[in-house]
Amino acid sequence: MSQSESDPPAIELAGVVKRFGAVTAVNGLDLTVPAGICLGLLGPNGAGKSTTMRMLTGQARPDAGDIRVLGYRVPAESKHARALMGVVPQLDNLDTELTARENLSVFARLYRVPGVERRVAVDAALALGQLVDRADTKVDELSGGMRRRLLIARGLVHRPRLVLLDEPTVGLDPQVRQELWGLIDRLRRDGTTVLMSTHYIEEAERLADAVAVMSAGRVIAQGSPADLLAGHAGRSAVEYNGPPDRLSEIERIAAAAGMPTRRTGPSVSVLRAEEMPPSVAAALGPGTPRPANLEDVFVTLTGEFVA
Ligand SMILES: Nc1ncnc2c1ncn2[C@@H]1O[C@H](COP(=O)(O)OP(=O)(O)OP(=O)(O)O)[C@@H](O)[C@H]1O
Repeated sequence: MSQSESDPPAIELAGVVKRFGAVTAVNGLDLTVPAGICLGLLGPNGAGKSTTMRMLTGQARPDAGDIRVLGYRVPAESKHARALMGVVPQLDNLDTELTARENLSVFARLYRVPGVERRVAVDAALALGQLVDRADTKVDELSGGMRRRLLIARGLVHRPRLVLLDEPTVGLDPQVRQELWGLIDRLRRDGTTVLMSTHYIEEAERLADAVAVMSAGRVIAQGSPADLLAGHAGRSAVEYNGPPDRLSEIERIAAAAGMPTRRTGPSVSVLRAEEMPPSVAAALGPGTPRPANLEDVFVTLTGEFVA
């Protein structure tokens, strides 16, 4: 279903708090997801992404704050919201005894797709998941990648306006990840609103129109990947390799010149290299220039490296 920028936001969270005993998993979260975009919720393990997803579906109740999903108050009206949203869990909970088609049919019925439309809806979901020729194969005979595509297709069988994807490609090999990226991209181009949690920076960079960086239970930066780069990392970086003493020296020279750096494995990257004065470049010596990336933003903001 196509949506426009004038539509009300698909998701609004204001001042949301969720505690588990002494742990505050979500700590005053403000987040708005406009209709029709793919928003990547990017954060390290434990940042509160899954807890946020669970509150949006009504599976977890906030201790404070307001949540609206597709205009409905959650959890009070989560039944209405759930009917219009698709949820793709991180863990595969497909029925392994049933075929791909049967799994989709069960969900189509659960989501009250009218009987006459069910066959068409299931066929469309099979096509979206590129599973048409596996429709009558039992789930336990499908490959890992096919199962993940089926899991996503199942969340889409009732043509939801909003899809929540919790770490959609975690633990998958690169080829399967590419296939799923294609699928998510098609959804986005169809105008479905997508909220996708991920700790893979590349995933957010490839798919998200906007990224919200989450750390310690709140959003610490939000914008398009280009805005986040401009605001937090600049356009380019220069990477310097060498033994630990050399790297420390690079950091010292950069710090004295007021230039941000970050460790990138066995190297140091000096950020905002486009602003580097020639005298500093000369003092630093030869390095390898590269474009700035979201990982630079992420590490600058959270101090944590994400694979
Ligand atoms: N049911 C629970 N009981 C107790 N603590 C919990 C529960 N669920 C989450 N937490 C804690 O809340 C914090 C946030 O967890 P959450 O799973 O939301 O983070 P995340 O960003 O999704 O991380 P991950 O990528 O590891 O799932 C963590 O410290 C976690 O241990």
